[in-house]
Amino acid sequence: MKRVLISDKLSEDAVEVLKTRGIEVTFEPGLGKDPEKLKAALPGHHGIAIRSATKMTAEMIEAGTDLKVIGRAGIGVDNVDIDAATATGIAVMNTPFGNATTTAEHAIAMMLSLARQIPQANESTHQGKWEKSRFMGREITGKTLGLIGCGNIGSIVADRAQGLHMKVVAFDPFLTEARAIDLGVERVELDDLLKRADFITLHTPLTDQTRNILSKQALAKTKKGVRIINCARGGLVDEEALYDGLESGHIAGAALDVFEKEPATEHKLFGRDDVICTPHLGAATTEAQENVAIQIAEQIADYLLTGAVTNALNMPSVSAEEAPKLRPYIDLAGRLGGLAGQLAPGAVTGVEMAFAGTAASLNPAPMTAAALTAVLRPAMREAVNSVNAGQLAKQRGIQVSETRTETSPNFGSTVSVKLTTDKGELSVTGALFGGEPRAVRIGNVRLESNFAPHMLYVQNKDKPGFIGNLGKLLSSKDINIATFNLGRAAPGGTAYALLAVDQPLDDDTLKALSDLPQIDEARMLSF
Ligand SMILES: NC(=O)C1=CN([C@@H]2O[C@H](COP(=O)(O)OP(=O)(O)OC[C@H]3O[C@@H](n4cnc5c(N)ncnc54)[C@H](O)[C@@H]3O)[C@@H](O)[C@H]2O)C=CC1
Ligand SMILES: O=C(O)C(=O)COP(=O)(O)O
Repeated sequence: MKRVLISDKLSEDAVEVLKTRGIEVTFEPGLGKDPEKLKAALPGHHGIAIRSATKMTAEMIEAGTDLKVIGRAGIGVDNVDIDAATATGIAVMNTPFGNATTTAEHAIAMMLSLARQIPQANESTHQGKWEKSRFMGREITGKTLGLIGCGNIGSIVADRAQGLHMKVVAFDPFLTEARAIDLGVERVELDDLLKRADFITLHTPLTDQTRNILSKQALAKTKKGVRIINCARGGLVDEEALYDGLESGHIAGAALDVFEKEPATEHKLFGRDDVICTPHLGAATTEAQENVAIQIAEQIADYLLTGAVTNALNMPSVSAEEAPKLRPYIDLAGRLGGLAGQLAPGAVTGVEMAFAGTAASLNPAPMTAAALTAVLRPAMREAVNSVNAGQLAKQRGIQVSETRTETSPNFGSTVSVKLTTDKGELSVTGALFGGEPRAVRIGNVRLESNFAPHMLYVQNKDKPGFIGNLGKLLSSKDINIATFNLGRAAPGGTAYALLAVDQPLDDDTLKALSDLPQIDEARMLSF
């Protein structure tokens, strides 16, 4: 039975979804805040569902000895060491849309609160003061909003801001002119935005490129009286420089939902009249929390139970509809990769995948990943799997390519794996027979072989006496043959035999086989 740990405060809808799918759930919402307890709880769990409190560091990932998937019920994954997860073969998923509207609404609410000092006025009024003249605000109609980051959330903010009759300018290196026109925003460079914006709102992930994007120098270029809203990530704004800008009066106010260090219980900016703070509440609405909890639970369950992959940051997507169709082909590609990898004449420098017929109509990425995993396995053992195979191949300078042909001349569909090595090439082809994987070609030799845990591979000369001699030797060693498959390039030419045997042959038996007159090579393969 699969087990999933929920270590942050997720809606209980997630528990419901997982249990309905037959998954055992450990629901410990406070665990993410206690790394030692979390580390101890991880083993035995195949999935973990988190928000931002749980930090899936490399150390935590190593502790998750049974982990297959990390599911982030939300957007930002800066609390997950994706490289470490990938290297360990763990899929990392998020829910890129579930809380986007809610977070955009929070940014708009923060902007209006900032413009009209609503939190401060609320507090004063509750205290029985009637400070009508203290809270003079600013109108936002006609003002310029500068968006740094115009993805899912930024574009919703742009839409809402235009509804409030603001002019929106956006800086986002990945925003195309066509998309900007579609959104009704003006695409600008960062310096231009800094110069023109009355309000600046941040909506980028925290990366090496975006860290301190509002640095001391950037803040110095802003318009006097600018107001800054950060509902994305602490670390995007230099907090010291922001403090200085507020102190000098150059910056009129800031609304912060996120902080460089969270939870932020003490801060230089706290207690200031010109700063509004919320404790990372961007995604905190009932609607968004239900969305992200249900979505991540379904994604985790799909992945663990069917192999379907949705919204993964480190592996290709496979839809739930496609997963059952792909599964036998992934298996076939893996077997062929294993066959090719074990027969490779030298160090692999290239892997060419060819899909024909039905296989060509499917998503090739998971099949290629399965083949690569098997090709690399003899060298890397369990360190390689379909999550990290592509990355490991790249690191080793192995060129990977895919070709697709709609029709398959001899079978309904075939998958081929061709290896280029420093000592020559080798290609193997396979097909599904009644849903079962079969090798149908090794090099230019046609055969029809199943795959079994212990397979004897023999390269021989197509001469009479070979089968008799082979059978005699194996029976003398009490080795039972389960299946026997033969193929040859031409009468009298090179031939291959693939035999499923009930136990592996020892080195002496393999040597005795290799010494038989018709046999060029004999070795064990495993699948
Ligand atoms: N406060 C909260 O509770 C929440 C915060 N967030 C944060 O909001 C961020 C944005 O979320 P989405 O809009 O959904 O992500 P997204 O990926 O749809 O959009 C991010 C945008 O930033 C742009 N970008 C990347 N590097 C940039 C750079 N150097 N300069 C300018 N733009 C750059 C990208 O091109 C992209 O369009 C998340 O990464 C997360 O950190 C998300 C949800 C809730
Ligand atoms: O989705 C995101 O990126 C968020 O920042 C939301 O964080 P949270 O789930 O509220 O801890």
